Amino acid sequence: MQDSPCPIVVQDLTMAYGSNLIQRDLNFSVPRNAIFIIMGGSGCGKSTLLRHLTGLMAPARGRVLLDGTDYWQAPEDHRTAMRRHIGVLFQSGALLSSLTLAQNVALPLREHSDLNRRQIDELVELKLALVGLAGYGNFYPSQISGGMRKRAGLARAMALDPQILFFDEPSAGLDPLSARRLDDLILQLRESLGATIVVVTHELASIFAIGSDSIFLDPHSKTLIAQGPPAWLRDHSDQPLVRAFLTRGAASSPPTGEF
Ligand SMILES: Nc1ncnc2c1ncn2[C@@H]1O[C@H](COP(=O)(O)OP(=O)(O)OP(=O)(O)O)[C@@H](O)[C@H]1O
Repeated sequence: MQDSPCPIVVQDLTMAYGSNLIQRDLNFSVPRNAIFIIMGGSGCGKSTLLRHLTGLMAPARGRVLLDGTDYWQAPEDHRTAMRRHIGVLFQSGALLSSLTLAQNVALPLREHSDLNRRQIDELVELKLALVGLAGYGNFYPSQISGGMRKRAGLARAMALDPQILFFDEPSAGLDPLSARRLDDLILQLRESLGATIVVVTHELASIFAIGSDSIFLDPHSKTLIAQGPPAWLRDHSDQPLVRAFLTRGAASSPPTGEF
């Protein structure tokens, strides 16, 4: 799983819910160790794309290659193995409220590893420490702040040491300071784990703070209209909509309703 320079390659991907076309003909690669941002206005299909990249939804057309293997053409046992190399932090954080943080983080280890109880406990402690939650293992999700819940969700997403981490709107619902801390944590994890990270977000501060590469999905033409480092796109994209998005409308004003 460590060989290809781009752990995710998307080729001619068309996404649809039944006859409802969401995006078509997407082509892009996510370089190893990138923090890759998926951008675009509301409803353009960012979360839907994330579902395709994480094996939750099959393409209407085209391919998603994970470390060179066409995910949807692979046999089921191979797909299961591929999914173990992926960690996902959903928008809601998706912690189980009836379990403590430690039990939440232990879940994937119980389900997908042969580790014994003591080994799992040790790993859980390590993962919680990695996200700044050492000592909070016995707390329930309702007893901690929103930012801490996100970090606990992140510890769970990292439980199986994934090589690729996906985040859906990580800073949604966080105050600016907690959002900034989460950005710092994402940067730190990229360094310490050598992971490749894919983030759906429209928080401009986050996009510029952490994004090394990005794509922009257009809801009108229903395809990808820009790709590159976010700051470069802000300053050089030939797409007014992309420059406007990345400058909160200061660079040029797209027609009303574009977003
Ligand atoms: N399960 C589903 N069944 C049918 N249509 C869906 C489903 N999920 C999303 N859609 C539709 O697909 C389109 C894209 O949705 P998606 O959530 O991927 O967009 P998004 O860019 O992530 O939006 P936002 O920024 O508002 O979260 C929307 O029009 C949405 O209504």
